[in-house]
Amino acid sequence: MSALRIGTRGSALAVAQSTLILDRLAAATGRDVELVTVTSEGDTSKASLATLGGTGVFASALRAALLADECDLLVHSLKDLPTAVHPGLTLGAIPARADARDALCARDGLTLDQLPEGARVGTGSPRRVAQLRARRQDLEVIDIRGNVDSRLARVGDDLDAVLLSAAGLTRLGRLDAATELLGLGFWPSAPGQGALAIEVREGDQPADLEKGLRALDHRESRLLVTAEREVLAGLEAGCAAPIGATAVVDAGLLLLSATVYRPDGTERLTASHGVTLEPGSLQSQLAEVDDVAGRVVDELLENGAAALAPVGGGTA
Ligand SMILES: NCc1[nH]cc(CCC(=O)O)c1CC(=O)O
Repeated sequence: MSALRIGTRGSALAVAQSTLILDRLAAATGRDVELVTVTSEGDTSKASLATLGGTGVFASALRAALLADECDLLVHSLKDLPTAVHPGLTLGAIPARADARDALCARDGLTLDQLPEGARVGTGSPRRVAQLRARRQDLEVIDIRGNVDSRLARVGDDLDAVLLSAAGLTRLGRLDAATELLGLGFWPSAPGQGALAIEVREGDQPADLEKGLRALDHRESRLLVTAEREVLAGLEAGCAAPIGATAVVDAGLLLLSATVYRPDGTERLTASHGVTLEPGSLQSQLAEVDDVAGRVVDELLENGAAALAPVGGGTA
């Protein structure tokens, strides 16, 4: 039988994430699984991501390959995936989420509070920029791009620190570079951060793939990341908006908290709501999640979120 084909970007992080799923899918199905590398303009162009139309540029090329039957599934970083569903495609599985926190990777083991005045901290994320400014107005925030290894290589060189996701560092075997894991209570991370999403064609799927997807899917993770991403969707904001969101489940209670930052960090708004998850079908629990996310979004908008940050259709 032919192999199941995973379409992936060629970056080290994408290959690490796809290989993780490859191993688990092979174990669950007994089938051969292979990687198919898909190159997009986002990988080859030196232009800023904003110029190319945001991180969605990566997803578009991968989705075209999936729809053209050049591969059978895609492994995305959920936080980079636009919230709009793509016609003909569906998220077939959301595996158990990894650490959702941001990690500070600083020279000499320094924490955020220990960085000297005026220290140079690199990040390309508007959320992280706003959070840094909110906490330490003295820092010099440097806009950087590029893969995780090239970012880490600049620490102790032209930068004092960079901010990266703990999950990404872990998957690349580089969590040792982290000098502080930033708690989600004071430093909420991006909606869906730390989670992978497996996208497949609707209907038309190779034998055994469905069984593999069922083995990989993790319902609690799906509920949490859906709650967080519904905040983005409800605010009509993209993955580059200065918004942090954190959902947790504890003893059957799902708590969703979201924070919208003014890009310069001088102001922020937070709203939190909870819902007791009733045992039942995924559909009924997703309806509960939808309801709690709606309450968070309504409160943020009532309190002026649209005036604070580029939400409501704008991109940052
Ligand atoms: N913004 C790029 C990106 N997209 C997904 C990850 C890592 C995986 C994840 O956080 O889920 C990263 C790197 C980072 O933010 O440090």
